[in-house]
Amino acid sequence: MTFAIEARGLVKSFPGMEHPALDHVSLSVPEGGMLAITGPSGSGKSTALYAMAGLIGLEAGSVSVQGKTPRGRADWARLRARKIGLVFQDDWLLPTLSAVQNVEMPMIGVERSASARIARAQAALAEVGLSAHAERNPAGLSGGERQRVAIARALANRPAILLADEPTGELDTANSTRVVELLKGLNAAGTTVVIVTHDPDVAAQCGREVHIVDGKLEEMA
Ligand SMILES: Nc1ncnc2c1ncn2[C@@H]1O[C@H](COP(=O)(O)OP(=O)(O)OP(=O)(O)O)[C@@H](O)[C@H]1O
Repeated sequence: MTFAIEARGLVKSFPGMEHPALDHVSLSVPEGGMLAITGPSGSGKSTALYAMAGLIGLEAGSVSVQGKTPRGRADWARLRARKIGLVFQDDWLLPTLSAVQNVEMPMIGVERSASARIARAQAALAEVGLSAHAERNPAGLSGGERQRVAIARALANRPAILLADEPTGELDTANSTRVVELLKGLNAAGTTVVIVTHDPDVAAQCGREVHIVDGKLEEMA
């Protein structure tokens, strides 16, 4: 079976920590799965997610994406651009660009035609229900709207896999529900989704939950 993501024996330490941030973490996410990673603050959830996106160096272990194991930064960067969408707790939108320009950003270098980029950015904004706000700058959007623009940006290159780090962490209940519904809809349409979350209600809506404590991973029933 080919997994969307297969992490094997991941070990990562940071200076000054009593135990590794990731302590032999192995985790396979099937194509089309929806997984929540939960655990206490500082337990290693974000580190696990970043490792799955090839964003951090590891002391041991390996990560395969759709059966391929990228080697080195350039290999990972190419793979991320085409296969992986990333959403962070803070939206990291560029403040001087409009919503549609922000969504266009990851396509630069992937899609040569500017008109094709804009058309796809508009389509991604439509997918998150924000067509009407395409020309607004982030300062003119609510927190929930900004996070939906960040999700549209993550969808820009039509990734097979969406990795989201506390995507609802800064949102009120109504906006959190809307973002989770959006992620569930993307998953229902075939995207593999991995969400790091503190919120048990968000985790309960994912097909599967794993828990990390002190860098060690356990499967939840
Ligand atoms: N770049 C870094 N330099 C030093 N220590 C780090 C770094 N990144 C993470 N850590 C440490 O590694 C541990 C795991 O961090 P991580 O961000 O993965 O936890 P988390 O479970 O996502 O926490 P939270 O829920 O608070 O976001 C923490 O003790 C954190 O302080």
